[in-house]
Amino acid sequence: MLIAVDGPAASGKGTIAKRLAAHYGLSHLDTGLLYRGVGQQMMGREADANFESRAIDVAMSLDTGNLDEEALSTAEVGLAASKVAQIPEVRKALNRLQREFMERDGGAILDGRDIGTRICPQADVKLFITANADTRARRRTEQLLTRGLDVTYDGILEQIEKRDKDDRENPAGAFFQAADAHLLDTSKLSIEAAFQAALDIVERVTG
Ligand SMILES: Nc1ncnc2c1ncn2[C@@H]1O[C@H](COP(=O)(O)OP(=O)(O)OP(=O)(O)O)[C@@H](O)[C@H]1O
Ligand SMILES: Nc1ccn([C@@H]2O[C@H](COP(=O)(O)O)[C@@H](O)[C@H]2O)c(=O)n1
Repeated sequence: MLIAVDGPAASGKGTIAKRLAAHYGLSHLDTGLLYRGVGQQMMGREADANFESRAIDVAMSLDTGNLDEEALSTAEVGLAASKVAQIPEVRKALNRLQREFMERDGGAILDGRDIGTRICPQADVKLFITANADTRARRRTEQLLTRGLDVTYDGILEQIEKRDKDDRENPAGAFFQAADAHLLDTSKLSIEAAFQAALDIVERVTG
């Protein structure tokens, strides 16, 4: 079974994708981590004349077995990821990695921005997870504070809104909900309720 999970920053798509993967025994790829991996290596190089070609080289040689989820989870790395995500050749290199992952075990769950539309249009089930910006900023702030990072709600909200805008206007291809994706707004749902709602959709579609 192939499941595509898309949605904006901190909407809860990764949490749902991980839970669904555990439930169905499927492998899971957080595709945002790939962009974060490239973005992190390009931080501080924004003024370089060869920024794009260097980012492409980083994407083409990215070691996916060595991505440190915790180190990559900061808001600054998120912004750096959105920047490199605008380079078509970076997307091409990372798309190849995502397709290889998807085809490896014959079934998988991928979460990101363009899974249901471009990476895995043939998915058996497509979910589009959303939540309002205030809820997303509150959740992300709490998540990062728990990890001991020095963040504020206002700073995180600003970064989430900037990332939403950059992603919406991405010149390498705007992100949108696939026409056949099932929309799930988690703003008023607990993690457990959101997972159950996602599971119900998957069961209904595949059952
Ligand atoms: N329904 C929910 N209720 C409360 N907290 C939630 C809910 N869903 C997710 N969270 C929490 O919100 C934070 C962000 O969730 P998650 O990492 O799943 O989002 P995401 O969409 O994958 O984010 P990103 O793509 O930016 O990495 C986490 O701390 C997670 O535990
Ligand atoms: N399929 C994807 C996934 C992510 N991006 C870009 O990476 C940024 C970080 O993603 P998170 O899911 O970890 O928040 C995101 O803002 C996108 O710019 C992408 O382009 N395609």
